[in-house]
Amino acid sequence: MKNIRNFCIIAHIDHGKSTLADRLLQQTKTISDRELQEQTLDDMDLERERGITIKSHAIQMEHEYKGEKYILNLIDTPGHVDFSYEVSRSIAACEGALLIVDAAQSIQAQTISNLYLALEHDLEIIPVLNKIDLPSANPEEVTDEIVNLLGCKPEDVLRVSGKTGVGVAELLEEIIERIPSPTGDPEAPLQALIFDSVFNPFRGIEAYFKVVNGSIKKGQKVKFMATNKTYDADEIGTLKLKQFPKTTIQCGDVGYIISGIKEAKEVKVGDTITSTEKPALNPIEGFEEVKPMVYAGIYPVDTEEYELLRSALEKLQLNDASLVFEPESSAALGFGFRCGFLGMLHMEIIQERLDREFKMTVITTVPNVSYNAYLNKNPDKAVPVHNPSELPEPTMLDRVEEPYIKASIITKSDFIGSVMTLCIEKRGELTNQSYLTTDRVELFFEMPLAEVVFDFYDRLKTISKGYASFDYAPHGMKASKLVKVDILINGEPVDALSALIHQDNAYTIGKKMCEKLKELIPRQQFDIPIQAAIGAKIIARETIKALRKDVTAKCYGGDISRKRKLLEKQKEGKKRMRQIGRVEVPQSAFLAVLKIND
Ligand SMILES: Nc1nc2c(ncn2[C@@H]2O[C@H](COP(=O)(O)OP(=O)(O)OP(=O)(O)O)[C@@H](O)[C@H]2O)c(=O)[nH]1
Repeated sequence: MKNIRNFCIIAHIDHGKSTLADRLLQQTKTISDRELQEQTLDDMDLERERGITIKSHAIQMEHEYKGEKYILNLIDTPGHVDFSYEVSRSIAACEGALLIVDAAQSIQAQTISNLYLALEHDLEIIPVLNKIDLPSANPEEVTDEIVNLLGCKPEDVLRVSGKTGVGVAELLEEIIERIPSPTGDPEAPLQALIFDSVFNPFRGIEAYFKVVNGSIKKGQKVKFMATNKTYDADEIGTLKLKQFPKTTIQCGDVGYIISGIKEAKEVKVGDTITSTEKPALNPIEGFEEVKPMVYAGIYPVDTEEYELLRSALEKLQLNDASLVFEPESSAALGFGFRCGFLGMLHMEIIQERLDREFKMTVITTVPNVSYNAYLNKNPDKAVPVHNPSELPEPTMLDRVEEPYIKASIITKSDFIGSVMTLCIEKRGELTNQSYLTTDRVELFFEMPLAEVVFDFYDRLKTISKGYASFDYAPHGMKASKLVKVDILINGEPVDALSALIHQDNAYTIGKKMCEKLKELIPRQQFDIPIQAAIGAKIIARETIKALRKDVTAKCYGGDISRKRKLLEKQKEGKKRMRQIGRVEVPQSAFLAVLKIND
């Protein structure tokens, strides 16, 4: 056990975690140069295409140092704020963390928040200055900033380049020198913490764990403590680029288990595996339950695929413990699920993964945050509202509370003015500001979450020319003057388009919604009125003019197979369309509210 090191790599997005991980794999000869590609560990196509890490990835390396062999378990983590839950789980399996800072960009918002996550778990932090090969790198100044943040010595900050490989060999030595080996009692009853899992269509569920106490052996009977179910450990092993089956995984090490579990529900990330023969008395303290920040409905395009969608979501949940969902039904869309996400990028990724990994085409409805409604008859009891259409009638309402966040924005002092203007427009209040250096400042705001989830981040990047980073944490609920704006298409209210909007903005947003929908809904054979309403009062209206086009008209008197082909083609084109009354509404229209400022 004394020769095991478990560590993760944490950083702000794009500071070079995955690239540095590649270099470590190469240096330790865990993978051959032939196997190496950019972002080797990011094995999802989606990750490679977007160049971002979505999932944490665990991999085992071996390294010889001063004549001894060491096992290094590395976990690469995502940098985007929407996936910080992945980071917090990975941290629980580690004793140390490499805190990567881009030498040109310096400390950014998620550098700080991920550092705090690591410190909360008492991890040994190794600060690493990356990208020192860049001409724009500013190693001296950034080292000073790191020293200020961590209270370490300047010589503790390592300098590397994930691109050229400079400093990587020294980094490996420092990992062994500075990160403590895992603690735990090899003789105690088995306790292994599950920190991730994945569904494999051929082999069932694979769970990834860290052995905290005792050891696990192939073939042994094990119990998952949360569900109290027992299984045979059919296969256990360690994770290299592929899985390496083993007969024992010792205390402190990280590995996987395959035990023929088919039901996604039976494995919970954060659960403890123990042995049935000599069971542990208590599970290891798991992870905090995630609290979704944004909710949206997900509906199958084809109503008959409801059950398939459920099973796809269950399998995704295995691999993404931050996804939550429950069944809901909508008058407009039929049966589907109300899903909770950590942010808009997370929502987008889930929709893409459903499409790619499960071939499910789905309609996503307007995202919203979760509100607390208080009724007149019982003004002390909060009724959670995850869906605007569930908001009780205004006459029955005492008040509505919405979630607030504490936001931290790091930017150059030149942009303070425009950042402030944006935040105030978004109903934010400046609570504090502090200078990191003479021209970099950290601003703290309290803001309604609802204002942040939509286009805030994009606008922040635009106004600061990319020189602003943003991080947030929940900050309780506050009463707000919110009204429900409904949308009627062709006279029919479409519940999936309702939104809760601050009273002062309701008219403008209602109007913009109608205009945007007019743009997004294709013209059809008849006039379609689009209206926005608060209660019974119509506040805006647009009309989509009729179009007289019959796709089969061209083959008048023509051959039937051609006509069929055209109709087939038209059907294809209907993907991600939903029939609302007589009107066909495309997916983009359900997200119109997000685009009203485009
Ligand atoms: N010049 C230079 N570029 C680098 C270096 N390390 C990484 N990069 C580049 O920086 C970009 C981001 O690198 P990634 O490794 O994908 O960053 P990441 O931190 O893993 O990103 P997320 O996982 O999405 O947070 C890529 O374009 C890399 O090629 C380096 O040492 N020098």
